[in-house]
Amino acid sequence: MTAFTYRTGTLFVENLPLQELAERFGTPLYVYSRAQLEAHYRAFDEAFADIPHQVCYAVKANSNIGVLNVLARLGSGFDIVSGGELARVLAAGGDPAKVVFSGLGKQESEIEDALKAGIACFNVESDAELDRISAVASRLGLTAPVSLRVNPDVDAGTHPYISTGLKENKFGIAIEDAIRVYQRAALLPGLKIVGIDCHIGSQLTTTLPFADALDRVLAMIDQLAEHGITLEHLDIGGGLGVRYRDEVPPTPAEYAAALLPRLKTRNLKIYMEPGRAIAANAGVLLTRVEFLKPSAHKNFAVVDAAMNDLIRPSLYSAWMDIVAVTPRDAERVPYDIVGPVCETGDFLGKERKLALEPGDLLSVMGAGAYGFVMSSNYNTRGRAAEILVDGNHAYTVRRRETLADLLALESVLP
Ligand SMILES: Cc1ncc(COP(=O)(O)O)c(C=O)c1O
Ligand SMILES: N[C@@H](CCCC[NH3+])C(=O)O
Repeated sequence: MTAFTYRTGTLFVENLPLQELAERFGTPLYVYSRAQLEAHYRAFDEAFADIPHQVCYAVKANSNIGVLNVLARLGSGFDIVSGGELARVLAAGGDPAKVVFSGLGKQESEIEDALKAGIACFNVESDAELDRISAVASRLGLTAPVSLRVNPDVDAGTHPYISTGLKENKFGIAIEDAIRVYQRAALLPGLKIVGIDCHIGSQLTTTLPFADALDRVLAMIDQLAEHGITLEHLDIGGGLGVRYRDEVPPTPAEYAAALLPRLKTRNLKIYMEPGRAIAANAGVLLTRVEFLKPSAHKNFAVVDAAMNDLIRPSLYSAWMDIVAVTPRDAERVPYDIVGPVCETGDFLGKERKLALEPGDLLSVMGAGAYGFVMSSNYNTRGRAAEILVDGNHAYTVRRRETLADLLALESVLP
């Protein structure tokens, strides 16, 4: 199922033509589909239905409160990495008892807020963090539920910037140190060991690295049991990839099928932290062609979205599909689709065959994850608006930033 389909020669989201949404809300514009978000969430939830589990959507992928609220209503939990993300989850009506807190630099105030909110678990990444959580919990007279994030040293086979489960990556506790750190955790005040966690990278397109990592973590669980440490849950992280171009990533059902035989015999609740697989293909970025700039070497289409709106192509050389919302019946020629920002690296796509005229509307597909959340105000550009479509209706879930918004936080010397 996809909520983005061509009908009568123009691209729709659910029952609404994107052309009309661009006219109504302006561009650049992030457009999300409620139905698509829900379908992706349910695919994970149903795939693991045979065992006790909790899907904890990774908020970093798309933290819009409207998006979080759609997922919270379905019973989703949340994987957060900051106090800011916790505040968003709570504002969206998320259940703190279904929140896991990841990330390797948790601050004291963030730990305090999460403890007071009553989150399900802290995924701990170092000895020093364990000490900090223990100190904060003891000071507050509370008990912090903790898991250790172990680094299984598995190659996720993904882009080096988004691989996290190798020895040389900054994430997690080396698997050979894990027993020692668990033993320390068991002796520290204010902590309750509840689980184990691992996340090896993002945009994985095969199940093999997941299965490899899981085998290593399960072996670790057995060793821990021999040392008298028993766990209630296993957090398998996120990372399942999506199709941007021609990738054929496993579906949530195929992902579950690869892991379930290993998990069924275990008395463990399974947590998972998918982000991209839920949000990416539930959203697009709409942008309008400002100018066409032909030259002897290249054709440029200068559009009103830029690297500050969507940085994935510039940052990771990520290929994202760019389609005409209402394709013209004319010869297609290759264009570099570039933004107005003063950087050579400011492009959304290169050598895309399109038939374009100024004023045409383009849709960057798969932009629902790591899109708006990574946007910035570079070149003093206001951030785009975000809208959420629900059947026949579209709602602004974040208004466009105005010049007044951009200037409001700054001041001059007295
Ligand atoms: C700890 C953790 N959990 C979950 C995710 C979500 O990953 P993805 O969006 O690839 O599912 C990430 C990001 O890679 C992460 O670092
Ligand atoms: N931001 C990255 C993914 C990073 C995953 C976060 N741990 C992307 O756009 O692909």
